Amino acid sequence: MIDTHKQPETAVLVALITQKQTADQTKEYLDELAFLAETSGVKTVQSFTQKLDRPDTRTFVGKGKLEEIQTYILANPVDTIIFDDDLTPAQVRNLEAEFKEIKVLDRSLLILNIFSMRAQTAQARVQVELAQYQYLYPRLTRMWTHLSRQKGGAGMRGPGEKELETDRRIVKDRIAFLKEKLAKIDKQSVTRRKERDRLVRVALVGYTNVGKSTLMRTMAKTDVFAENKLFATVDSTVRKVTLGNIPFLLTDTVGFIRKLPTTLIEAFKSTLDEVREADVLVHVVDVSHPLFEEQIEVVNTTLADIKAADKPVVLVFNKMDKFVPRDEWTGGPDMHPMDDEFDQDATTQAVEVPVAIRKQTALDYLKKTYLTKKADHVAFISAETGENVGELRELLYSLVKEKHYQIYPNWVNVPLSESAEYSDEL
Ligand SMILES: Nc1nc2c(ncn2[C@@H]2O[C@H](COP(=O)(O)OP(=O)(O)OP(=O)(O)O)[C@@H](O)[C@H]2O)c(=O)[nH]1
Ligand SMILES: [Mg+2]
Repeated sequence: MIDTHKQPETAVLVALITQKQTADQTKEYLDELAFLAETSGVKTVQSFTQKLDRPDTRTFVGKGKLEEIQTYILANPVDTIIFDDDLTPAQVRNLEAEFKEIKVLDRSLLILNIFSMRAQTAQARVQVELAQYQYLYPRLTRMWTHLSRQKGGAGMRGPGEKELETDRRIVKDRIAFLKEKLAKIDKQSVTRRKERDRLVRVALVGYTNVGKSTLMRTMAKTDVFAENKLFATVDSTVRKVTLGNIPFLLTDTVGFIRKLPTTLIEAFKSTLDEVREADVLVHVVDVSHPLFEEQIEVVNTTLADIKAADKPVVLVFNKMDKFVPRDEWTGGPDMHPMDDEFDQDATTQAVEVPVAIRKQTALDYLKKTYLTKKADHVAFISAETGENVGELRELLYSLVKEKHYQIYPNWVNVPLSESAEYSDEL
């Protein structure tokens, strides 16, 4: 009988609590890992954590925890076990032996899978495939069969030494082939970029799911794919936008994430060239995310990794419609300029500070903090509702205008307010 109501794939997640990674952080990371799993169509049914200073070299977690997971898996329908950190080849081998019928994945492989689902252009597809093979090459065990094949039936063992040798050779050839193909595509995109070299270039960067594509859509009045999933955008999209009468190029690009596989960064080098070659970076932040500060750090580190850290940055705090000021930004819940007077009246109750004042205090605090932390400009917007997007547009206009005049000193300016705004697909 054919089962037409196939249950969604299920997974258990495993992460460590270490000295550098507190229990709270681990919880957030697991939420992110569950979101990654969901994005690739896998439902999380249980999470396991263990306090360890570093992963167990054999099986990532210790023996006791492994038994606990095993017990759960035997009692519940579980297809996949996903580890929050990269597994070494030895750990993959041991875990596959331990969990036999269960797929063993790690965060990087999950991210690679999502990228491969999302890649649209030939270039992105080749880049992802190359990254997948490079990641799997040293881990050529059963893990790599998940890449293209459905798992086999009961009693399946890892490939024998001889098959492994053959597989290695096949993968190595494939890597060489993909590298060559990518070099050819890269050459074409360099030529394409050169052709549009004479316009100012602005790139949207930021953590995944912060609203880059939504902002692109609002700014460029164009239809760019955005949704509440991780890595909705894998290919970069370039639009020619005209503000006032100054045309410039706006690029929406792939989001960053904590622990992005290095092979992926390498493979996406040419996509990331859009960022590297930009004149101005618009770093979009989801200010409603509990870990947005850490996300800013992850993005800054990745920008430094790809050698794009030395550009003027507009830090855009997005999703202001969901902004909730934290006490640490406002000086506490009961800080109030009128407190003294209330004390004189012998009233000791905490005084509610109006939300609008708390919000403003929080924004002033964030602005001051981040302007001293190397952002050149700070803006607070909601890309979805359009709140303050006009101001951001004006800010960008003044930045772009300055650069544009360096290229075209004789350009005739038309004030922003007197001109139509439009964008072209390239
Ligand atoms: N509430 C609220 N949601 C927003 C805002 N901007 C974007 N979103 C939502 O956030 C989700 C992610 O938006 P995207 O524009 O796809 O984010 P992205 O940064 O392009 O994401 P990736 O391409 O996955 O890296 C979508 O569900 C948007 O509707 C905003 O200002 N407010
Ligand atoms: Mg996007």
